[in-house]
Amino acid sequence: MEAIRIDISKTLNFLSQSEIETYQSSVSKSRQALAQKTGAGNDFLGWLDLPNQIDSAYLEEIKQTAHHLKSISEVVVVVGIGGSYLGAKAVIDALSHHFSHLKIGGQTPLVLYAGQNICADYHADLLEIVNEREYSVVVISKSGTTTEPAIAFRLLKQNLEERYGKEGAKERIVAITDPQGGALRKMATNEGYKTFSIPPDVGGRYSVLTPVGLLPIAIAGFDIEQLVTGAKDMKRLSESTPTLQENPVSLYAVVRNILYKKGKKTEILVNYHPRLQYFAEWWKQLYGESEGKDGKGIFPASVNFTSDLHSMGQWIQDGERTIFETILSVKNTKKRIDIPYDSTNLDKMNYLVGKSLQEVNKQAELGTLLAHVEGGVPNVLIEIPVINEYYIGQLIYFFEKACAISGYILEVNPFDQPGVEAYKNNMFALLGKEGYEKLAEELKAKL
Ligand SMILES: O=P(O)(O)OC[C@H]1O[C@H](O)[C@H](O)[C@@H](O)[C@@H]1O
Repeated sequence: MEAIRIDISKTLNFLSQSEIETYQSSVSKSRQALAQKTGAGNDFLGWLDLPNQIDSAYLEEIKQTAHHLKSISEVVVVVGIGGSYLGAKAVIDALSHHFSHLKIGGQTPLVLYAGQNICADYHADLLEIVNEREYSVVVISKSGTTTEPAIAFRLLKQNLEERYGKEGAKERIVAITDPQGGALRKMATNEGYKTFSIPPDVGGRYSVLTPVGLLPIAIAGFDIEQLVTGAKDMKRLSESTPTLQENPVSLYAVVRNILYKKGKKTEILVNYHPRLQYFAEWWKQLYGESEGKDGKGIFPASVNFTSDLHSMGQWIQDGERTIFETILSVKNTKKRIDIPYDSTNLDKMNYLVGKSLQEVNKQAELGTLLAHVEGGVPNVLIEIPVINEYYIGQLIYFFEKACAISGYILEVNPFDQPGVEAYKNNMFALLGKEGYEKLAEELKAKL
């Protein structure tokens, strides 16, 4: 089976092969620290072996649960935030029909999301929609104490119980959380919900290959076995090629660190396919929370081309030269559509007749790449043969492993996120949570 490929040739105006070579020992050390679990955050390395640990019996249990929810639901609401929803949404969006919500007679339930914001209108609209349909809820929280999903789940749980009764609601709720701790585990045990556990040594942003991602993806009708196989193959590839230049994972980690040191402080993940928009959101959490600390870290951004070429294109071409781009370059689309002939040719598009849309999109990609490199923006290319479960699985493991290596090169702990607590503490204090009285006073004095 083919593998996703990295092409760094369009960064070589900005860095040299010999510079890359100087990172060989740092990469070897990082890889060793990961393999031997001796580096910072070594109690959060469970994701490294996940693809090999997931056996078919476990996948079967997930599929059975998915089947049950599918059989009783037109809509399944996935409640979660951050790593407890982005992986599922990234994969489901990447694989779904673009207009699945309007498909008539679809076999699989529509997956919707809640608890990823605290917007009243969003949740009121969601309740309105689910009340017109048969629905179920998958509530996901590693800690089991995160405010946003807890509020959304409270709303949905009450709604389900009013509608289906306590017993009926129980059949429609699955909880995915810590095996022992946290409020959600306690509630699930008390209420008798079906549960799956998130391994304690797998952090939220690395958890897409646990039930956190796998259950919603299976509910949406996708092949979770292929997803895991793709990850497994990328794991093997990343481990079997120690030479930096031949190892796509290490090479990506190194190139982005070199560019960062040369003042390229923002990395923009580029796609030319709307189905990849949320893949970039998943990637942003992965890299943002892993590297943005101790006053360091590349700022992970994303754009959707060609749409954003008509808005952000100007900045990227001519703005401050502190950026580099990483393109998710898709070789083939699943479907083909050709540009039709028009006898009037008023739009002057007849020169494209017979060309496929993918060919046009590809030339847009190439033209943009050349223009941006010319404009002083290094471009890393990550080529994906086609968007399917298998290659998305490869891509997930590729970015996870590269992120860990990159974080170690940067000398940060890529597995914690202490900075996220600051807003939470302020929010709790402002909302009057017990124990936050002193902070509340301090904050109010500043307002
Ligand atoms: O799964 P949970 O414990 O609810 O956490 C959900 C998310 O929120 C936190 O604040 C963290 O910053 C994220 O890393 C995490 O993925």
